[in-house]
Amino acid sequence: MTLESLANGQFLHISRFSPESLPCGETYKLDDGATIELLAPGVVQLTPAKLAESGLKHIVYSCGIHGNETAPIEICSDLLDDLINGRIGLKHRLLLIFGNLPAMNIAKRFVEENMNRLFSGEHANGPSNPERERAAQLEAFVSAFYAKASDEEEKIHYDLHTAIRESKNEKFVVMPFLNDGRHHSAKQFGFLHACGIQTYLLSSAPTTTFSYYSSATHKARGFTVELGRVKPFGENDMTRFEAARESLTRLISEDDFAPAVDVNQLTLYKVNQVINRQKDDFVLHFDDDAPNFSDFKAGTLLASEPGARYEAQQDGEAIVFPNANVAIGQRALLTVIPTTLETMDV
Ligand SMILES: O=C(O)CCC(=O)N[C@@H](CCC(=O)O)C(=O)O
Ligand SMILES: [Zn+2]
Repeated sequence: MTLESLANGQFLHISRFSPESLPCGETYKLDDGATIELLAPGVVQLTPAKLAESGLKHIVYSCGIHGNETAPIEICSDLLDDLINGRIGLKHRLLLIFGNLPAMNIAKRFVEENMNRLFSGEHANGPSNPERERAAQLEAFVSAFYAKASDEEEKIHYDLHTAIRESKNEKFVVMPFLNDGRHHSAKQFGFLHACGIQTYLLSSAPTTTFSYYSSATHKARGFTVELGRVKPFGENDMTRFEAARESLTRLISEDDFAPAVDVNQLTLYKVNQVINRQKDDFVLHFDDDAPNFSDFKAGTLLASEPGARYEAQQDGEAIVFPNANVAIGQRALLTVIPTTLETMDV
């Protein structure tokens, strides 16, 4: 298989529809001398020929961890085309992941199980299925990728998603809980703001998401990046993703793309409640079409199930990712409240 035959969306197409025909393990050279290695269906690793003078970054872009979140998949596939066709050069190491290929093929969030609840080893805590196997495989690729970074070099992971429902803040970031002495990074706020993102949600506890895995296990700057709304392939208004596309491109192709932002100008929330569905009869008590970040008065009943009532605890407490149909034991709703940051790392 030639490099050209992987361009113009073909790497993703072959990965989705005839993964067995991919020459996994094969390495190709790009025009600027960079190499691209096919690690597995939907996973490529790119290594620059000439390393950035300001310091090599080790960057993971993942998309399609949920199969129906297509805009990030289209952005990443176009980015790969730009690299293969020589429209952009590469200055940093890049691991590019198209996550749940079978779920993309049925236009669903997942086939058997939500892959974004299976990281940090959670994939091993239950009977095997394709999503558990893929989560384990992706962890192994990320581990091997970051193993080549020295202590001073930046490790970054943007796990790109789109949200199921409308949102009062169209683009937002879930920032994993930091329990290792690190603070949130001013440089990362600058980059994410350049992606067009105004709203940031600071997690209050560990999770089993992909971005938390990279952050907690590898001390990467890892984030779940919500860029817009779920739509079928081909139906995204790509003009709404232009800032993200441009920033993701510049980060890998410039020596040190480091836009700044005044964090006081951003909208910051912290997670106040993580409400997990415990029973079959779990009910949300607001409109089905209430957008993310709709806020409520203290005492408002937000959700209930036999034996439990979940209320807003503060005026202005807002809902994010409500979904009554998640598997028992999984997160059905987050509530968030406004916050500020006292301390930041560079
Ligand atoms: O819109 C929704 O309900 C879900 C969108 C989505 O997939 N969000 C991620 C967030 C992960 C995190 O909390 O870091 C997810 O639920 O997996
Ligand atoms: Zn998602």
